[in-house]
Amino acid sequence: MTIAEQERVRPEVTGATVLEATGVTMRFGGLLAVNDVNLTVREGEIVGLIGPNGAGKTTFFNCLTGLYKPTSGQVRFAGLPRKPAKAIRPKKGQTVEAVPVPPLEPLSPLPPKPRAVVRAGMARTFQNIRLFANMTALENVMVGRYCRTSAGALTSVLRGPKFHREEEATRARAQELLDFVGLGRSAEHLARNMPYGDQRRLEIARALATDPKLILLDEPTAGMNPQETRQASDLIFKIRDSGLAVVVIEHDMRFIFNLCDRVLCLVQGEALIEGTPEEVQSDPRVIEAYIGTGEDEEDDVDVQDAHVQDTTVADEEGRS
Ligand SMILES: Nc1ncnc2c1ncn2[C@@H]1O[C@H](COP(=O)(O)OP(=O)(O)OP(=O)(O)O)[C@@H](O)[C@H]1O
Repeated sequence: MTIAEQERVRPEVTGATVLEATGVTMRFGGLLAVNDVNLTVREGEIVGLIGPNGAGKTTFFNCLTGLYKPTSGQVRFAGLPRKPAKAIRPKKGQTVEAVPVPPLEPLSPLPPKPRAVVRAGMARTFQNIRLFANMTALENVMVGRYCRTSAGALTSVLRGPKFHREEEATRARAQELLDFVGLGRSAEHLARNMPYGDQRRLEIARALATDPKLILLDEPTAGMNPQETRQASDLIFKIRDSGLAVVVIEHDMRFIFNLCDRVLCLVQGEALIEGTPEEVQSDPRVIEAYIGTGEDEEDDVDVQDAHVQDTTVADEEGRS
């Protein structure tokens, strides 16, 4: 039995709030890409973000992660520090999981620097793979880890004992994360030579290397075959079980409805419905939104049939 099948009965999520978006609106000139959208994400929760093409999912994601400053509204994140370098570093002997969730702090109206957001405990992956193609898998993950190390430029140039100690710790943690995502044996493989599904998992390992409280995944299964999709689903459950909050954008409805505790459906920049997967997939407006876009019938079938099917997609389906 896969983890996906075991998790059908969703545990009640009682964790602290790690992210709160209120009235987020984003305009590009005359185009209202996101209109007054709210979202709360708790520790240990998987939240799905769905909607037809152009619904505003990525734009909303970019507002959540501080990449865009919303035209109006506010995003607050538990852990965004006023002094990024020190705020959520664990004390000696304290594991990362044991660090209490700090109070919510606004991401806006002052847009934070991306590095500050990462240090505060928010990590993301992108729709298109953005690995360092000519670096090994291990090196890619080590790069993600550097936001948690303290060696400055001078220490790195001089390569003294402190540098070597930190480098060893970084290497060990990177290997641990590769093991966690199932790529332990590929540590020395060049990223560009790895199979597509492994590259996606490597991106997740690199994001996890920043010790996030919240990880946002933008279409993590895009282009994956059915087996890779199942593995991605199991990996996301594993991440959730380690105490993180997860937000996922995905077009694969079966994947989303089997994975998530809650789903927010955006249509033309507005929140159409937010609820449990069961509530969302049975809402006729959601089905209509997909049909109404003129997207192919597969999407329609996906929404309606997702409740009777597993994340297992028929093996004959190829990569999209
Ligand atoms: N930087 C930008 N400048 C101008 N318009 C933009 C920009 N980014 C997105 N848009 C527009 O905002 C709307 C929402 O786009 P967005 O990419 O957020 O949708 P999406 O739901 O993520 O779509 P998809 O599922 O196709 O990735 C679209 O009409 C898009 O053309």
